[in-house]
Amino acid sequence: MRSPINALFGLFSRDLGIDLGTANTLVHVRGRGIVISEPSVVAIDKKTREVLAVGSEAKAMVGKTPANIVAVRPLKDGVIADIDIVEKMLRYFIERVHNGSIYPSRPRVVIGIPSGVTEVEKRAAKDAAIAAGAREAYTIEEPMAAGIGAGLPVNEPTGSMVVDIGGGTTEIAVISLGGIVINHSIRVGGDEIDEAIIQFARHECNLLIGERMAEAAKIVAGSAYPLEEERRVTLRGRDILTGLPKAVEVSSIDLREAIKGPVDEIVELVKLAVEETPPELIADIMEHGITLAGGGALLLGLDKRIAAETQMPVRIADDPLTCVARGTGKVVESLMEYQNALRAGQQMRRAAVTQ
Ligand SMILES: Nc1ncnc2c1ncn2[C@@H]1O[C@H](COP(=O)(O)OP(=O)(O)OP(=O)(O)O)[C@@H](O)[C@H]1O
Repeated sequence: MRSPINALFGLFSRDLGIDLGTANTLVHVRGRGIVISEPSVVAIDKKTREVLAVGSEAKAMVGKTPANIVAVRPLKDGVIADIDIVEKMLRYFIERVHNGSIYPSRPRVVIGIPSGVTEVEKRAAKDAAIAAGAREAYTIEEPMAAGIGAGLPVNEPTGSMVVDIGGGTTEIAVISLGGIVINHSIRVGGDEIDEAIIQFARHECNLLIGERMAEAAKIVAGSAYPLEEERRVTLRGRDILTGLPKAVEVSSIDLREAIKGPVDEIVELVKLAVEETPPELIADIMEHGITLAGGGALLLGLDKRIAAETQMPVRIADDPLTCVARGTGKVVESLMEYQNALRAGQQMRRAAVTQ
């Protein structure tokens, strides 16, 4: 039973859903939608551990700060690397959402976290949210939140498959009756694809390019399957031999070959999850299709490639970059409805995390 005080808080509190991603943190506020989307970066003073900046401001400080200031990504490769900094980051975002509010609100918070995170880290994330001002805090695994955000019937006795391709990780889950039945996670995502383009430029074009150039080229002309009209993109950087600025035009065919390694790993993991899925659930997935979420879902032709290799229909979720955040927002609005999902489906899980 909720106490009258809690019920009163509930009337005024702006409950939050938070996607605590490796690359970006998004905050969804009840009734308002996504109000914060910032890089998961915190700039701290090395000596005092004081937080100097969070999000875009902290990211902009990378490489331009005095020696005593460091910019930290508190989540790395889908795990919490520094819980103390995560707490500080959460506190900053929660306070920012409530800044200027006329009500003394202590929100309920649902946090989407990578499924590779241990029980201890989950507990730590919840404690961090409470310490940061939350009244109640829950964690939910990212692929489950992505499924809810994509509008899949996660609570029904029907199989749904979600492939969430983020910056640092790819997570695959088969969901039924509010629980995760099959779960795989690898530390391969958009960042690895960017790195493959950097290596291609270095070895095939004698060109040094930065991460941002590689990501931009991936978005314009990276692909996982032959395109109806192949594209061209100019890579700009520094000539390895002369040290001078240089531009090289490459085709989407070149880039497809360049990123084959990480893309193949993602596709193989999807195939493995399909092979492990019980036949009755596979029949449902054949009917409704595999759903792709996360920024990596936007890689051109990835849907076609997965469809060709698994012989299953594949669809890209609407606005895949915000799927997890919107899912956490839905959960915090209906905690009772998603109680199975919040229990993270531990009991129902058959396959362990791959890495
Ligand atoms: N149009 C696009 N085509 C290909 N990749 C894209 C596109 N848009 C964004 N991305 C990639 O999506 C990735 C970020 O996705 P997302 O924000 O879902 O990750 P995250 O949730 O922060 O990471 P993780 O799930 O690993 O914690 C980046 O690698 C980015 O380059």
